[in-house]
Amino acid sequence: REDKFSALTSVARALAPERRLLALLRSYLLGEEARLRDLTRFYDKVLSLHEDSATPVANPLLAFTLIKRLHSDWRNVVHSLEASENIRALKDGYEKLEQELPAFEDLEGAARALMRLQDVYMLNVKGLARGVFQRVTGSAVTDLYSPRQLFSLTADDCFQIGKVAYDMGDYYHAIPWLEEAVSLFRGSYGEWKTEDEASLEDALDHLAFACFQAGNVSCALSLSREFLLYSPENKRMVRNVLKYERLLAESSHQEVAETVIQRPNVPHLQTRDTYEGLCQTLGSQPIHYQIPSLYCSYETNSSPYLLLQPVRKEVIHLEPYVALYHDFVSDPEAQKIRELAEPWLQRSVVASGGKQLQVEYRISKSAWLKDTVDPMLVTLNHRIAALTGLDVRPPYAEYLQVVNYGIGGHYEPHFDHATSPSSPLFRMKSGNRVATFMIYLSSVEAGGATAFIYANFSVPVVKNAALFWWNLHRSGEGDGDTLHAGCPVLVGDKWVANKWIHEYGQEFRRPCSSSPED
Ligand SMILES: O=C(O)CCC(=O)C(=O)O
Ligand SMILES: [Fe+2]
Repeated sequence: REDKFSALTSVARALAPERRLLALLRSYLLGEEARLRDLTRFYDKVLSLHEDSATPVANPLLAFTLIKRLHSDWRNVVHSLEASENIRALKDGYEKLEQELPAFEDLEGAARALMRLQDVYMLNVKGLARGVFQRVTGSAVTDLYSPRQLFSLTADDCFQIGKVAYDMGDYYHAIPWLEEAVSLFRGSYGEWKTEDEASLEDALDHLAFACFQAGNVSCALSLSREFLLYSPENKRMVRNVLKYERLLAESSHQEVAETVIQRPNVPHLQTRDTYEGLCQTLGSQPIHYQIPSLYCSYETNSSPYLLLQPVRKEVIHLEPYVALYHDFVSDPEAQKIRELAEPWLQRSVVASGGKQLQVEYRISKSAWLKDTVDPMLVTLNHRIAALTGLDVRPPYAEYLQVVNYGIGGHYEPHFDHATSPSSPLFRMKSGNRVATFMIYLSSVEAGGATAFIYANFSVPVVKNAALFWWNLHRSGEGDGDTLHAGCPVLVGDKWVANKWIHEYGQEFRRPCSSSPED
């Protein structure tokens, strides 16, 4: 079973089963409306007979129909199978669709994505629940994205997000979402909705325990007491209240240290703060006129191919060398590449100790496109070769890797080159990945920049542009300054294509050097 949250195309495909469910519910509603109309007609008819004449049984016709109604009409009405036939059709239709529907991992993945966005972009949970994407720092409020239409979350939506965190023991994220759930459930108390899984009691129960886990006993106590207002006979909660009261009484003599719950640290992400800062500022490139060596030019690279159609090159950084080629592909080309890849997309993996693993720090789906798939890919290779001066024929470069990011999809700081000799990258027997040529095949509404952590700059997604950088020094040594990341996509459908160029084949194109700095 393939997951749904790790690529936006997969999310979009989930619209189809929902449309079928809508059609099913529509015909169920029509059936039930007709059934209720018919029942109402019968009710009204019998009622009028009772209200009409003084002695309704004097007329033999009326007498007969009374007997008949009580003998069989009522039985037919009461034992009608129509309601169960209607619901059966709805349930059968649902069951046929069931294996296409998202699984719990999808819900979990989508909820984790929201928490990731909340963290990286410092989004305010209250705001998110109301449908706005605001960063709140102190008293400053910045809109990171303004949706054309506000879409807000329900109490149950917030509860489910909080519960995903809660079940993982992540109270840092659980608390604000459960608080939002409690506050929304309080506001609509008594209005039960069929689709909801949780109630105010559930939210209070979870939030109380999360508060207790976070060291806030008085908060846990007041929420538990509120819970008991609704379910006074819940023994577990009665015991909890006693426990919390005792704990508070014991600690009231001593200084109660207010514990501030820390955001769970992702162990592999030591550079987290720099990374997130770069994602938020969407690029902090040095201003060009201050550094004259950063320039824009029309690149022809003395290639006859490019003389006819030069590409606008923007040198973004020198060490490591990073350049952006604007309009490297056209809109139809970008679309074509996305379409070619779409049917082959699979959850992206990373190399780890000689193995390929699916990890939380790379959320996307990707596909490898062989050059034989479409002649356009060969044209693209020629263009890459002309611009970079490198040999991109197999085995000197890998096939094109097309990537589609998912909900809050990202690729946390990493190197493109292998840092261990056991890396699967060396199976091609053409050395390490000397350079990366990455094409942005889409734009995004917000987020999704490419951040270079140590070099301290980030490049926003520029549709149709291509980003080029060297991963290795001329000595063949990996350039530690190329550590980079794909920031979480806040809003939008981000696609990129990677062409990884290897060391071998480039000996005369990029001469080596013994100086480790080159
Ligand atoms: O999506 C991005 O901006 C970066 C992607 C990347 O670094 C990769 O695919 O290796
Ligand atoms: Fe990369």
